[in-house]
Amino acid sequence: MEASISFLGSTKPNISLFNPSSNVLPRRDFPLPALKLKKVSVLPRILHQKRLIRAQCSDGFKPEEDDGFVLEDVPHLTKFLPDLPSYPNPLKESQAYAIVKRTFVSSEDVVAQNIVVQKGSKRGVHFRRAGPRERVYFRSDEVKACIVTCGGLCPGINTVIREIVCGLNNMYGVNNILGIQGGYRGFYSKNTMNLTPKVVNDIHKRGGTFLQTSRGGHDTAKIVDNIQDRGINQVYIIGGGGTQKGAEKIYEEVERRGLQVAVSGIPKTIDNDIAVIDKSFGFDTAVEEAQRAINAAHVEVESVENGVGIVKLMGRYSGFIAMIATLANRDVDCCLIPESPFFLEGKGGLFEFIEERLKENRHMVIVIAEGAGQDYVAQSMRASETKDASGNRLLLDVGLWLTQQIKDHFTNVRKMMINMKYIDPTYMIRAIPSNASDNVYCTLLAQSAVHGAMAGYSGFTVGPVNSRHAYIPISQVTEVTNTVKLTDRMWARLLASTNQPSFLTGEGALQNVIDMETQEKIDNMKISSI
Ligand SMILES: Nc1ncnc2c1ncn2[C@@H]1O[C@H](COP(=O)(O)OP(=O)(O)OP(=O)(O)O)[C@@H](O)[C@H]1O
Ligand SMILES: O=P(O)(O)OC[C@H]1O[C@](O)(CO)[C@@H](O)[C@@H]1O
Ligand SMILES: [Mg+2]
Repeated sequence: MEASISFLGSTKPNISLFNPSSNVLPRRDFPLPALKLKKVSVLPRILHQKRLIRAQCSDGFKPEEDDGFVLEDVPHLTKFLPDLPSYPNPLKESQAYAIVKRTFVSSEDVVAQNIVVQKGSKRGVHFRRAGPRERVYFRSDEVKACIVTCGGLCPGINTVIREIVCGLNNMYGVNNILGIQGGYRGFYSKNTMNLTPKVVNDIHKRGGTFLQTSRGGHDTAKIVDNIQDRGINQVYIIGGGGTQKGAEKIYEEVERRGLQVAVSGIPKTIDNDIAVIDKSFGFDTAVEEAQRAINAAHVEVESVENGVGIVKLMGRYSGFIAMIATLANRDVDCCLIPESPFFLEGKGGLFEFIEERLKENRHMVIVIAEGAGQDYVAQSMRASETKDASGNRLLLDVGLWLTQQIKDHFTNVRKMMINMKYIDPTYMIRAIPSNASDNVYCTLLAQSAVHGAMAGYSGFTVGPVNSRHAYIPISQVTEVTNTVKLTDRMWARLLASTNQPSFLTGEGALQNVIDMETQEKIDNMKISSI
């Protein structure tokens, strides 16, 4: 008997009927039942934006109680190529996997998005667990894979490239792997290179990307033409939020053309701004490297009278690096991030806090994420907004701006002598090779992506959800950006650790943040909202 599942969420849901009592999880299209929206009076916007689709088995079976289980499924090539042949997974013969008790991941293994639950709560959203499947949908000698890297740098990209190549070759005997050079535009305007385990053997010891990268230049039709012309049937796309949006479009076009091409996204971003996954690779390395800059700032300001150190770290819209680097360090007096607006003058402002700390300790360190205070900087510089080739807003240097503001205030207004030290290690932090734990993480991501593509999944992003690697529909990670939530405990931990002002003193400021984040949470939440 097939259980019913509720499906609430992404713009393009992939529905699977989940049969808990059989070994097979049928992948088949079925007519979608009329959209049924539950009335939730307190959440009118959800009703507007989200769709609840209830799939029920044809034999009329109704579970006694709807336990609210939702599978956010990823597409499978058989969705539009129903006659695609499958083969036994070559890992069956692999020496490496010979002693693994359960070599293959069952189609019933899923990973829960929410692991903190209350008694009686709905089971909520789940994703397919990543890993090798019993049957594959490509013969090893038929595979022609390609790898592309897009967007900004991040520690660990080379490790992911290396492990995709080695994973395909060592585990599945694939020999035909192309490196697309220079990001998306490389599909149609650059040369490719053949990637073998020998070619990529040492690249993980270097920062950057062996394949080079770029922003802009995503032309879906040209890219898919090129994929088709070259006979590529597995595409591994390493990149951030923008790149994943591009990957989603490539998958849609591949599906439209009915091509047997598995499209796999591997999330990469130094900003940790990709939704759903626990953390992006290279983030730990970046936080570790940031310590060197913060420590240097601390040494400098400790050694002079009234020293004020400013360290600028990356983080366009999400202040994770600044927040976690601050929490890790203890010498930081104040952390400023894009999510938490701050102000300089008056009661509860930054100038007042700096003066207090200087009286107390004779020095202080401020960590600022590059995306913080952008509106102030733009106002004072009368700068107009400019964008990069991908359409991302180009940031103004908030570190320089803040240094000048503090200097002016204390010298001219407070008539105090102060020693400003500004350190901008932004590119140094993301250009280094990944550390040991990120290398392991990159290896897992690469191997999971390879297993998923070989198993015939497509249009998926791979990543850890509550520490278990999962296949996530790309739309799930592109719909929202992961940002620091001021109403979550981590930000409170930071405030408790630095004792800095929260800058939420204005009338209704706290309530505004709570309202904004609650609404965002409501907009983003899936099954838990019904
Ligand atoms: N909405 C979109 N649709 C299709 N392609 C996109 C979209 N947004 C961005 N891209 C493409 O994805 C690539 C990378 O995008 P972007 O420069 O925004 O970096 P990113 O992937 O977000 O990485 P990072 O986090 O390092 O900035 C570019 O080639 C860009 O053209
Ligand atoms: O690599 P570019 O184009 O200088 O862009 C820098 C941006 O890229 C990121 O590293 C990732 O988006 C941001 O933190 C930063 O603002
Ligand atoms: Mg981005």
